[in-house]
Amino acid sequence: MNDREISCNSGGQFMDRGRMNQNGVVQPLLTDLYQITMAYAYWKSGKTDDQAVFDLFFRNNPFHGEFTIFAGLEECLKFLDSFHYSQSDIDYLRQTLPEGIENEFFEYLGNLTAHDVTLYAIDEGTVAFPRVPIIKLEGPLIIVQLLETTLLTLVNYASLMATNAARYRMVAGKHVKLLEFGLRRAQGPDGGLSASKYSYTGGFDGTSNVLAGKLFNIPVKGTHAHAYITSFSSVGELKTRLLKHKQTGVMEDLLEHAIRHRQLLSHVLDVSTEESSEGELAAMVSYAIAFPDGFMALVDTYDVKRSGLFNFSAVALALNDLGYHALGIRIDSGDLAYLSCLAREAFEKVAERFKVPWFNKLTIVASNDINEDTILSLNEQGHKIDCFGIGTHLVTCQRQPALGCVYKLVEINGQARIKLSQDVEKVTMPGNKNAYRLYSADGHALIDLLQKDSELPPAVGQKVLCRHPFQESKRAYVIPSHVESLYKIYWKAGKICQLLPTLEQVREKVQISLKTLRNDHKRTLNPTPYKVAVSDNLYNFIHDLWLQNAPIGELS
Ligand SMILES: Nc1ncnc2c1ncn2[C@@H]1O[C@H](COP(=O)(O)OP(=O)(O)OP(=O)(O)O)[C@@H](O)[C@H]1O
Ligand SMILES: O=P(O)(O)OC[C@H]1O[C@H](OP(=O)(O)OP(=O)(O)O)[C@H](O)[C@@H]1O
Ligand SMILES: O=C(O)c1cccnc1
Ligand SMILES: [Mg+2]
Repeated sequence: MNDREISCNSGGQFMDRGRMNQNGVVQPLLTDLYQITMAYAYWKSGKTDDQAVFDLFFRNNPFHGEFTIFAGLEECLKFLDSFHYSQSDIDYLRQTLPEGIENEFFEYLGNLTAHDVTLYAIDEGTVAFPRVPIIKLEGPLIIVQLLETTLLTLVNYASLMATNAARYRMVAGKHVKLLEFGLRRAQGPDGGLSASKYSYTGGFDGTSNVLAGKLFNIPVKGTHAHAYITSFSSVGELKTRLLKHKQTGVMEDLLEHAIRHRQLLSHVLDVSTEESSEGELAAMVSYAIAFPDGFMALVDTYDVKRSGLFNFSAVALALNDLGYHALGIRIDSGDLAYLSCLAREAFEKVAERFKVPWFNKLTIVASNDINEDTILSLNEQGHKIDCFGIGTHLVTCQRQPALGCVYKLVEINGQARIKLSQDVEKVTMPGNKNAYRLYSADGHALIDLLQKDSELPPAVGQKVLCRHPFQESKRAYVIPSHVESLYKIYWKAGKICQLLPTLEQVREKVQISLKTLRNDHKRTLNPTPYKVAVSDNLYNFIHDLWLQNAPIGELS
């Protein structure tokens, strides 16, 4: 089952608004008022049939990085598919827009769909770069303008989140598991759901967010909270101590086994039974009885060395007596490098002393305000963590809370449009363009090239002049070994034109696409910028248009 097959669910937030299911919050009124007031003014001024081209792109990569993962496309397509103002939307607009708006405009809005729009996009999950439009829309000016804010909100956070997650994955390495624990800290419920979805896209292995698991078919995982441990203060509180032996089926007293192991472990781990917490022991025994095949315990409630590891090992050995293998521990405070090494050492000692080799392989989960830098630092120090649980800094994108995707008109009725700015970075790339990625013989992406849509695509083995869009002296000849045309038509004549990948396939695409990037573009400190260029033809076109549009000042 994937998210497209899920129908209505809790709270009615995700509703079937059309042929495809989408978060019910995503609807035509989820926009800025100015889109609708502009639509009226366009309509009044007879621009209803003007044909526009808009580019959706960002100007800077997030997190001081040199790449961005494009995500959110499927949601944009669902939005186009279901775009329609309901009667209550129209009634609301009638009350809300300034007085004097002609009735025919509301009739026009009531019949408006996105069926005349064509949407081109880069594949979801692909690495993308500044100024190369990730989505390009063609169609009647009014409708394409009306889509701006909603498309931006669907792409900006999704891409930021997928990029953040991909960066965590890069620093953690491919063998460490990464779990998203951020729902409690996310920017509201919808932010939490998007965070879970797009952190999975970016390379996380699962989420603690149960609704995200249901909606997006993401693996849901988790341990338990400190409250579970602190809810017990003595073994006397245990209402049951019995657990069925996995093989024999005979009921045995798990607490008794654990207490016996505590005595034996005392020498091995150099901890006295008196100094360890009895309440913690009781909590772990009861948790093990509830989940004998999935026993994973939080060990830092009182003291990792003097209590948590000791009690965990006793309960895990007790479970072993009854034929079960515990899974591992979670550490949620203190020096995670030191404590994870200490835990691994303790497990190795127990494995040897009690002849339980699987103890060497127990999973060590670490959490507590982890970010990219913490993981890098832990890697430098050396640690034995198998899995990071990451919440706050992942979902809030601590290092950069927004991706600055923008949506700019680049052509109207076949005439290119340019937005000038004192800040060269902000000058838009005019006209309807195509984008190509040129690869070297070793399979690495060399440069992204924008051309006018009337130009022939670059050809393999043929020299192409690639120019910096604004700095005249910066140019290079590139002989590509492979040329990738970046845009596909995803939406045309009211239909989705591509077979949409599953979330799993988009997640795989992220890793495949990242592999095409040279390591120096991906390193965390001072990465090399990836080159984005324009053809000679487009360069001259931009600069001619710039001169035509820039007013000539007068000095007096
Ligand atoms: N070895 C390490 N190297 C670098 N950073 C670490 C290391 N171990 C833990 N950290 C980070 O240091 C910070 C410690 O934060 P803080 O001082 O609030 O936690 P704590 O005191 O261990 O926890 P608590 O207050 O819940 O007992 C966390 O962000 C954690 O991820
Ligand atoms: O630290 P994060 O990356 O956000 O990961 C999620 C955190 O949420 C939980 O506890 P919570 O923070 O609610 O309480 P605690 O810090 O006091 O354990 C968990 O124990 C983690 O610490
Ligand atoms: O399952 C966990 O361990 C978990 C879930 C959410 C937040 N912190 C931890
Ligand atoms: Mg915390």
